Amino acid sequence: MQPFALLHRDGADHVEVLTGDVVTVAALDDIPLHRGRPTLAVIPYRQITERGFDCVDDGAPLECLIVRESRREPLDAFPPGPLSLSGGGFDLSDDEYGAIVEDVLRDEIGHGEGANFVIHRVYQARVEGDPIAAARSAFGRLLAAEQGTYWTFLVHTGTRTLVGATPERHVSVADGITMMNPISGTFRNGSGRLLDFLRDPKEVEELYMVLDEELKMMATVAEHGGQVAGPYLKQMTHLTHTEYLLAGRGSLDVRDVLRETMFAPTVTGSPIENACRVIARHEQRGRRYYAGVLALLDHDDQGRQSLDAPILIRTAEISPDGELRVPVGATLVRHSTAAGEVGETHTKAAGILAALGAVPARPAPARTEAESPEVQAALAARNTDLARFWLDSREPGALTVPALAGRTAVIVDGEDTFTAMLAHQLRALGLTVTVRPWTALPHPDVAAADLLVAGPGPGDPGDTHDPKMVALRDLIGTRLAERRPLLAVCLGHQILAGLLGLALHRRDSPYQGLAREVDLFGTPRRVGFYSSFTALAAQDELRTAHGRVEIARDPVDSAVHALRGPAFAGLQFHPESVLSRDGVAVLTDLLNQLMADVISPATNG
Ligand SMILES: C=C(O[C@@H]1C=C(C(=O)O)C=C[C@H]1O)C(=O)O
Ligand SMILES: NC(=O)CC[C@H](N)C(=O)O
Repeated sequence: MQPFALLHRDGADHVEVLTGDVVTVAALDDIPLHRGRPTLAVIPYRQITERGFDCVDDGAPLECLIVRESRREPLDAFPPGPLSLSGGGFDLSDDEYGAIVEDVLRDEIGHGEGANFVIHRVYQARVEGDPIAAARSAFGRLLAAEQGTYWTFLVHTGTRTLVGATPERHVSVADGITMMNPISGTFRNGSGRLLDFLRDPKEVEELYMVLDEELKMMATVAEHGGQVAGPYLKQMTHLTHTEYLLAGRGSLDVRDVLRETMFAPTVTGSPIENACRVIARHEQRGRRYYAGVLALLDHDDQGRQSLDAPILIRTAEISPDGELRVPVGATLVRHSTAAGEVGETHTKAAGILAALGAVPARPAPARTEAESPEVQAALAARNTDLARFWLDSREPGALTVPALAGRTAVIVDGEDTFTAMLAHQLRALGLTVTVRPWTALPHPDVAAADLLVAGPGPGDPGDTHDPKMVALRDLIGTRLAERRPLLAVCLGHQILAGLLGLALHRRDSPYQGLAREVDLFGTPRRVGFYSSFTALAAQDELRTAHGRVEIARDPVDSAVHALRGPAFAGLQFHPESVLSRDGVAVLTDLLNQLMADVISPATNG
């Protein structure tokens, strides 16, 4: 069978039928992109190794359909067809999957390895008869039955066939605007009140966490980072999700946009690099196309590149000999339970499995509740305490702090691209900012910078064998000794606190993806935490070899939320997080104090 693709994109009244030639390439950079010939790339999860991230390599190829002909067909040209499956079941039983959930909660989230992780399992069955005919039948069924999809599609590359109905845009580029679409929170239609789901802290926090992680990606691919719109409901036939939309201006090659955003936190976790290790550690098998993307690369009328890339979830892969796989996962967060996440995988698989005839179909959702004023108010309330920095647009220079203008800052990345968001904030305050990975240490830029920022990152700050902790301790220790301006955030702050003689403690209940108001040296501030460890202090003040240190600590458990000394400050929370309503105010105050006496080598000649 010749390669072809059937695409029904969000809101269209037709199906695009693409035919052409398939080439297999090794890397995203090799994806062909000729004017007048769009390319549909089928990008497997293993491409994440292009970012240097871990994965269990299953060798799934990156195939590209170079489109020779494209035509439109009406929706009714694809009626639901007959389909027969046999021998269906999950590769991991509910108990096995539940055990992995518990391991990840205890050993990873509980130990500071990250905030959220997606673990998958695979529904496997056999299709009777011709696999492509079966895929066409499934496509027609999905087209008829599934609502709220971003793409409903069938791609046949000459060997493998993928058919699915995915709710989620990974990334798109059109008219110079890059967009991402974090979707998280899952409600099984008919399983209770939508309003209760919208107010459930686990579901609320889960969406914020993926919002933060996609803002990190937008901070890398868009000139001024991403601006947040939403939240909205994503109503599908069997379930309802919540989502945000992120948009920003960018001019990168679309293949670079794809590489920098591999892959969405909604299907991996955060921080992303460590999430890939956690996934490899606990899944112990490849993901093939699950969590990868389809990517339609093209040019617009003015010759600018365009990209439309949905995430490969809610998708069946059918092999030439009729083996069918439907991978599905759930986002594990600190409030997760094994039973809850097992249930969520069944709910998510239901749309595609019902279309395949493997589970009973459900009636469409009742729209009335979704449109009620209470539901709309519950959604709007989600933004009340978020950082306006990421929600509003503003004039250039609106936030500039005179004491910072023209000064330089180097942010050392401890393997969490929250640093890219921090860089945008510090630039907005007037600093000239460079970000360096911890692996580049020691680096001459660091010593020269007016301000050094030691960034966040996964791991145990007290680990004396971890090369990253050793390098960060050395970096921070040197800066302290030089008595030059230093801001330390989260992991950086923990290491700073350790060097100042404070004890480090692993929390019984992690503070991963948690927003709260804290007293910061006499001012109440609402800020977001992503930590499992914390420093502890018995007093509000400390005399150290590096001078007098003031401590903002919790009245209940003595956790150190922040500290400041003569030329340094440490923040346990993330001022750059969308959860930190007062993040920019905190940075403005602290940096004003820290930098007030600095004479910049740049301005001083
Ligand atoms: C991981 C999947 O879906 C993602 C995870 C969601 C969640 O955990 O709530 C919701 C939508 C998707 O972004 C999947 O379908 O396999
Ligand atoms: N975000 C961070 O820097 C986290 C620091 C540390 N890994 C913790 O979990 O406490």
